[in-house]
Amino acid sequence: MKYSIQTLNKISKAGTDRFCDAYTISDDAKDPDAILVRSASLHDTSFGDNLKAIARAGAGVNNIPLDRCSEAGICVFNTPGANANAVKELVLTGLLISSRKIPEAMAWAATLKDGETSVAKQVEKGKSQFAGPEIKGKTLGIIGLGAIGALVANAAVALGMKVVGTDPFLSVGAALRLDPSVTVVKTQDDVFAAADYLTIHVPFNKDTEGMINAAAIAKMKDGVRVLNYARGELVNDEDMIAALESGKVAYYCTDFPNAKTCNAKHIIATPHLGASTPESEDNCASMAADELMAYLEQGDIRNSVNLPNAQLQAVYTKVCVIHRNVPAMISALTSVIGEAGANIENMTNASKKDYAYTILDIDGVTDGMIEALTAIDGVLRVRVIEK
Ligand SMILES: NC(=O)C1=CN([C@@H]2O[C@H](COP(=O)(O)OP(=O)(O)OC[C@H]3O[C@@H](n4cnc5c(N)ncnc54)[C@H](O)[C@@H]3O)[C@@H](O)[C@H]2O)C=CC1
Ligand SMILES: O=C(O)C(=O)COP(=O)(O)O
Repeated sequence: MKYSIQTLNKISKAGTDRFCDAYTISDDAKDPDAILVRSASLHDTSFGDNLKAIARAGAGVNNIPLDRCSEAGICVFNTPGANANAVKELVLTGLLISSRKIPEAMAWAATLKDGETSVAKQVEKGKSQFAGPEIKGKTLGIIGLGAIGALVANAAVALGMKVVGTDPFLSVGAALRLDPSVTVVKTQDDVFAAADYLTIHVPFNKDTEGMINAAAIAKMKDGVRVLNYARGELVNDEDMIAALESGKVAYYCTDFPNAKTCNAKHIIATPHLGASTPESEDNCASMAADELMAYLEQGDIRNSVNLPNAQLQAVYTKVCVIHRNVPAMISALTSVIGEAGANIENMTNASKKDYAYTILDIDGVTDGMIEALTAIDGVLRVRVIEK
């Protein structure tokens, strides 16, 4: 069996090298089995019938039409945590350079020339305008304590900061990864009130869009520094620019500049560099490649964002069914197989929100059986994987 992978964006060789000879990898593949992507938007892309999976080499999946993929039985993966350290390091950079006014100080230093007064003398005379506070002893507020938020929290503690964070979906595992001195509070408002520095690490979706707006900013301390290495859409640009103009927000660090914000006062903008390190590019691409191979070759799912995790060791033929998470689906599937006179040697089923996935190990698969499974109301896709 040959598989075709279409790469969008530049994908690290560490990832593409993992695919064996059974795969062709190209950026202009026609009707691929899978797509490997970073931040390219797929919202206006139409998907061929052959497309089985999309792997996002990275964390955020807001560039992928998840509902459309689920309905078409396309499994979408991401690579949890694989670029978290890279983002953490850029957040720490933003924290320090916004505190110490480094961008303005560097820009000013670059303008100096020896004249009546030497550069060295101008430096000593002019430096006081760039004095800025230390972060030690100050409070960092964190919205979102997932892979990145937790690393940022622990690093900030190590730098002597007090850390207050919130995450309505904080898992036990994520909580255990936090340094014990991190204070987890119930609401964003508690974080806004406490933070000298505020950093957001949540996905962009309809619940988080524009979460940092005038109302939120009003609850923050005067002179707060806000860091956004998550997504531009989480912050209301007009409200942030007004807060920077008034001085309510002292600095806004963003990895997502746009036409409105890129030249605004007291903005420290980077061009979406959070994950742009060789280490994280390798990690993400390798993890994404492994996820795709396991799914295409074995039907096994690890780290899908729209379907549940599920794996099955099979002896005979694997029949992998993506279906709606509604009553009587399993009995409908097993009836068809039983009526065809075939035996189910082993099976697994799992669900995630509205969708479910069943892997069956069947002795005696026939074309008629697969047609009948595909025709069941609520079945979105059936795939046969020969041993
Ligand atoms: N600048 C860059 O290059 C990068 C940006 N990102 C962005 O950072 C985001 C977070 O990445 P990870 O930490 O790896 O993801 P993650 O999934 O490990 O963590 C996200 C956390 O946000 C929490 N959350 C969701 N809604 C929330 C809300 N309303 N309030 C508080 N917490 C909420 C979740 O429970 C989860 O713990 C990504 O979705 C992506 O948008 C990620 C990697 C690189
Ligand atoms: O992983 C994420 O969510 C990112 O934003 C990283 O994006 P990139 O892969 O650098 O285009």
